Amino acid sequence: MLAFANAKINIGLNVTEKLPDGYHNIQTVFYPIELHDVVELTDATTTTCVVSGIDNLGNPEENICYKAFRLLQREYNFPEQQITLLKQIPVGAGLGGGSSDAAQLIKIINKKFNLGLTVPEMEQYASALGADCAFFIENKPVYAVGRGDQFQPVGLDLSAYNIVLVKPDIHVSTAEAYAGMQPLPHEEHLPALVQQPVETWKDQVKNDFERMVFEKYPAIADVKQKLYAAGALYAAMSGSGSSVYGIFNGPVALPELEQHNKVYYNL
Ligand SMILES: C[C@@](CO)(OP(=O)(O)O)[C@H](O)COP(=O)(O)OP(=O)(O)OC[C@H]1O[C@@H](n2ccc(N)nc2=O)[C@H](O)[C@@H]1O
Ligand SMILES: Nc1ncnc2c1ncn2[C@@H]1O[C@H](COP(=O)(O)OP(=O)(O)O)[C@@H](O)[C@H]1O
Repeated sequence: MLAFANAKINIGLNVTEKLPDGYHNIQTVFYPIELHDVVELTDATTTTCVVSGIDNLGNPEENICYKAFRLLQREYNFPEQQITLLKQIPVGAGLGGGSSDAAQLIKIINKKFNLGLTVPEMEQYASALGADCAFFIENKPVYAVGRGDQFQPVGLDLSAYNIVLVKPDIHVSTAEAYAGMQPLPHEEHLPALVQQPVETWKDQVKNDFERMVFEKYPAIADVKQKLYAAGALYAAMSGSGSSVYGIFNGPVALPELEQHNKVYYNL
């Protein structure tokens, strides 16, 4: 059984509070984009996680898919399987690729072994694996609060636009990014702001990680500035970085950015 696991971008991201366990409350809009990994589950005598594509993911048993498999197997006792993962979503990029893989795997396991899990039940298992993993179970644009695992639907459709994603050759660790943040309370403005036309977002819809990450990696700030120079209606870093997206009204070519970064068009 096989599934496509898509990436997400964050539209606005406020880090509002540090919690006693070290996690943070946030406010963000998660928006799915058309950049995919492929996750497959096949019958096997021992459970392994075979990764191709981006192949420096380290120990297969540390893969979030392997962890998702064991988490559910402990509860539902289904047979061993091979997990095959074609990795195309950049890692350490703020695109939630690992979380998306794990969410798809939970959904495949639910189907293949007829576990009858409901969406909230699958979201609960997903949350145990990663804060933004639960979003990928339903995978619809949402306003997320709490640790990024409590959702309200948000009517946002960017399909008429050209979303361009730029991934610099820089890996930003999510844990390190949060560790360097100074949380600040914010009003709950984001759901209303994203209902306004995209061209009004520029000075309103902000990612709190940008200041710190841009200071450490000026090359990432430079990508954002170049996206605006190329005519983006809105540009921002996704999550804790390092990728930056631009929302354009029509076709665009970015040969200069392609020299030092991976650039994905029409997502
Ligand atoms: C920043 C965001 C924004 O969408 O995305 P990415 O940039 O990773 O894609 C998310 O909050 C990332 O969520 P996720 O990547 O699932 O985080 P986890 O694996 O659960 O946690 C990694 C580490 O980040 C920190 N963390 C994560 C989420 C959160 N709300 N508060 C935190 O402080 C914790 O230190 C944790 O040890
Ligand atoms: N299936 C997977 N896909 C991507 N990364 C994974 C996966 N499983 C485990 N990881 C680990 O998760 C880390 C990426 O997490 P993170 O920095 O949160 O990424 P992102 O910011 O892109 O969401 C990497 O260090 C990687 O080794």
